[in-house]
Amino acid sequence: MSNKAKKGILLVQLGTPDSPTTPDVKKYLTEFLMDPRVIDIPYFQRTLLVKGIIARTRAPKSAKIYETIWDKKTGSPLMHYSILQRDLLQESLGDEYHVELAMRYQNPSIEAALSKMEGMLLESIRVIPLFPQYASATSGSVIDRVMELIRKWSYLPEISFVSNFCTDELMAETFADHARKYDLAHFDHFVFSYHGLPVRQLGKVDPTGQLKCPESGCDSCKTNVNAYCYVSQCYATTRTIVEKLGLQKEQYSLCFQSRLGKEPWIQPYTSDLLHDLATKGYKKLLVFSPAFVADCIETIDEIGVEYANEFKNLGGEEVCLVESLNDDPKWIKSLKQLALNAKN
Ligand SMILES: C=CC1=C(C)c2cc3[nH]c(cc4nc(cc5[nH]c(cc1n2)c(C)c5CCC(=O)O)C(CCC(=O)O)=C4C)c(C)c3C=C
Ligand SMILES: [Fe+2]
Ligand SMILES: [Fe+2]
Repeated sequence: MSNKAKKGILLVQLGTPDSPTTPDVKKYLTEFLMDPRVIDIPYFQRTLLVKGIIARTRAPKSAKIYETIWDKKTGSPLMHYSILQRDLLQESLGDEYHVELAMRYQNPSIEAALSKMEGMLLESIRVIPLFPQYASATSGSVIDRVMELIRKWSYLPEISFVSNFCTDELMAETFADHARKYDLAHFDHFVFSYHGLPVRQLGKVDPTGQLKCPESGCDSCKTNVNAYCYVSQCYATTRTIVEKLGLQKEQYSLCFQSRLGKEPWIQPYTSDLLHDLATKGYKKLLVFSPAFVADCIETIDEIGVEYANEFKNLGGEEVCLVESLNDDPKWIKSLKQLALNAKN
């Protein structure tokens, strides 16, 4: 056995309830939505909103949906694919590395994963938040939590963080490969539906206050002003994928799903875009969901069931969902490059 210290890789996904029951979903939603980076309003107002309204009203509804996507053997799809990603990455990196998986909310917690890693006297730790595009509510929150815990360690290994991988070539190729499993000529439009965010959170990532999204060129290029803008990174991911598929500008649209609450979120909303496309007579849509690296409630149910039904009720015929990256070997290769900090 080698005495050499291993290098640590910490994969962090968002999190999922422990079970599809109302109490577990409520626990998950409360921890998630009480994060000040997710609902960025003062503590007292956030507590009223989350504990008083959202957790109580949303938990039973969400639990019913989780029940429909929960696999009897493997449980939550997000957890299932995250575990596979961890195991396949470990296999690919070999013995010199130790790969841990944590969830930002619920289990396995970042605290438990880091406590295991602390005992291993690792040479270095590289943290990979599993979100292709940076948002303070996701990657920002993961990095924040890891720093909060690690700063208490007596010894501090070399630590690095992946901020985003929105233009990663292998990631984009994997989405393109999954789209090609369908006959692309069958569809009359291609939709790129990203998880939404409250508009208020966009400008906050530029401390100079220059970022006015989307006027700062966020839909066409990445600049030093919009480098951390979630919208700009969503457009960058879309450009990387459509280039691989040879799609022209008029063949595809970008939109944002999952709005929660009453304040304005990033537009266009997926629901509005689907109305628009149906009104214009489009019938068959292929939908990508590249804010996620694994299928989850937001892809399987929100796109695959909710939006698909909505589009059909408006006169559309078909909504097909491009499978997420899941356990595709090309995506694992991309994860390996992120772990090794190697560009493709
Ligand atoms: C204020 C609310 C929310 C913000 C901001 C938000 C940002 C955000 N979330 C993801 C990724 C995922 N979100 C998931 C589920 C989910 N998200 C919210 C709310 C906000 N997300 C809720 C209430 C839920 C729970 C589901 C529900 O009740 O409908 C998931 C899936 C979890 C699963 O178990 O399958 C992911 C993944 C991103 C990338 C993002 C900002 C860019
Ligand atoms: Fe979310
Ligand atoms: Fe922007």
